[in-house]
Amino acid sequence: MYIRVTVCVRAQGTCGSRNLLCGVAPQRAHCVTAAGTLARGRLEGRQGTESTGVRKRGVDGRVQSFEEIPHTGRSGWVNLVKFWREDRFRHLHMHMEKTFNAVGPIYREHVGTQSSVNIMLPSDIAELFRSEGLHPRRMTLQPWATHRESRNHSKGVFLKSNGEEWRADRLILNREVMMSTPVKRFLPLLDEVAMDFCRMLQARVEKDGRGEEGKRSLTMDPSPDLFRFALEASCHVIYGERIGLFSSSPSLESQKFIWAVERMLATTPPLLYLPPRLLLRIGAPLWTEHANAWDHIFSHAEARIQKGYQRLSSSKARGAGAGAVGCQYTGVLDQLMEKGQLSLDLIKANVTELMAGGVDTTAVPLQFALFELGRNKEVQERVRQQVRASWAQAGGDPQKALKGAPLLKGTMKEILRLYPVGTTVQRYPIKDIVLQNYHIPAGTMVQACLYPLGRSAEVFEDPQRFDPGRWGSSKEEGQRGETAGGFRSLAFGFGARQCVGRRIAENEMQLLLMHILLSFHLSVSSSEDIKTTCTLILQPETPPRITFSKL
Ligand code: HEM
Repeated sequence: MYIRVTVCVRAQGTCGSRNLLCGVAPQRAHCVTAAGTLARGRLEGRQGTESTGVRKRGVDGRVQSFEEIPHTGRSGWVNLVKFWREDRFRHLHMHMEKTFNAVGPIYREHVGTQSSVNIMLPSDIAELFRSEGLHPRRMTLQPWATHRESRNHSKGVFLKSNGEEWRADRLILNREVMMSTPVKRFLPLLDEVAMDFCRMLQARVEKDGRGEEGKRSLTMDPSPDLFRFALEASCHVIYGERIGLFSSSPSLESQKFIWAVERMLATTPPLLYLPPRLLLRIGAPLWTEHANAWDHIFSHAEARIQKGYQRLSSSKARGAGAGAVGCQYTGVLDQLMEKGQLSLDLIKANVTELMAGGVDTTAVPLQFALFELGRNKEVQERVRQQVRASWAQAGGDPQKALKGAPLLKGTMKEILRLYPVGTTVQRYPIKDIVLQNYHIPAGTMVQACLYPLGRSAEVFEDPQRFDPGRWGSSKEEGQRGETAGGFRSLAFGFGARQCVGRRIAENEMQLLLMHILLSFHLSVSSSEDIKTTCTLILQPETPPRITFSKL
């Protein structure tokens, strides 16, 4: 997952032309009753929505104007104050869900300097992605890049390039992290880390757990260990390096890196809504903390790149490739450096992004997964049975094992449906489009809101049920029809700009779950829903405690 604040390409679209009819099909809006948090009267621009929840076409069947889209208040500044006063940043996902419930499947929101159109139905999201263009700037946090540099704060690399250049670079990167060949090569590295994690956990349960020897149970908050797992796995795949985080005294440097990513994520949301001038005044301490966190992330990557450089030089001197010592795969960084298709600055920027984007994003869904499997014992048993059979057949080959246990993939898809790490995917359409019969000018920021989408009864049957089988994950369990419609599983985004760490994340999370299910029975003391909070990524307000019982 990554934060992206991009500058849009404004293409001259012909207003509401080609797509006039796409998206005008009447959609059932969500209950438009007084039950929503937003009182009816407080929302403006709602012509076209009846109390029955069925959206009418505009007067005379015309496409309605942008201004007619329901919105949550005209003044961005008033909204910003409300957001702060009501602590809405931390509950943005629920605020979105409530707003959709109150006004139907599209609304506008203006908060501080940010303005967006929010949508949640797969048909609208499909239309949005059909009109996405390539973003002209590639690095994150653009609004602060200049500010950052002007304060001489940055050790980072902020690169600008046009859409085509960005696309070409991204395709080179994809070849090292998204295609099946590199995945096959880095999977054993992830598997090694997942197995070590389970050994560490087994030793801990044996030492600190209760019950008779060999059958002990331990109840704990696994979140710190999951963060270490994610960092250890990322370092192994990206730098080809084990950093020893499962030892009893992990290095201070690694702890600092985890801290830096956590602070970078936590300080981003409030900064997103402030203009640079205000940032300098009221946001200065926040900004300093944010910039320091980034600096630490950049330094971490810089140190690894130096090492990679030395490795490459010495293997060149020996006449060998750096990315593979003998047949051994030594990580994404070495591959990129050895192939030399990207400039060193681009390699730096990319590995920094991969490292920053690769820790919390996998550690947090794993917390939710352990919790959901713990409170859904039957599901847990079904997944375990499939995993056991597949593992027995795979003869130690992790790729085969995952292939034979599609419920693992279904489990993670289900987790990301209910708890999407990034609650929105944003696009700036490069031509005018029509969504829900409203005209959306090119260049508007449109957000696909994943949390309300994943929990919508219009989109998913019995959406509150945790059901990995709904994704058609096995011949026996699948085929329930929910795989038919697209644009429902969007946790990794979509298209050219989708999550570049997707294959690393999917495999890393599934492998860890696989080894945990082979070794432990999971349970939780309370099956009450977890309260969630949004600090750029969606996470539990309090990490759930899980009981690990040795099998
Ligand atoms: C469950 C885990 C993860 C989720 C749900 C997730 C989700 C996302 C999403 C939604 C995006 C934006 C995609 C779009 O706009 O279409 C994204 C981008 C990105 N993610 Fe992930 N991510 C995850 C794990 C990772 C990992 C493990 C890494 C690195 C190893 C990573 C690195 C990135 C980077 C670098 C981008 C920016 C890509 C670009 O704009 O070119 N993510 N991710």
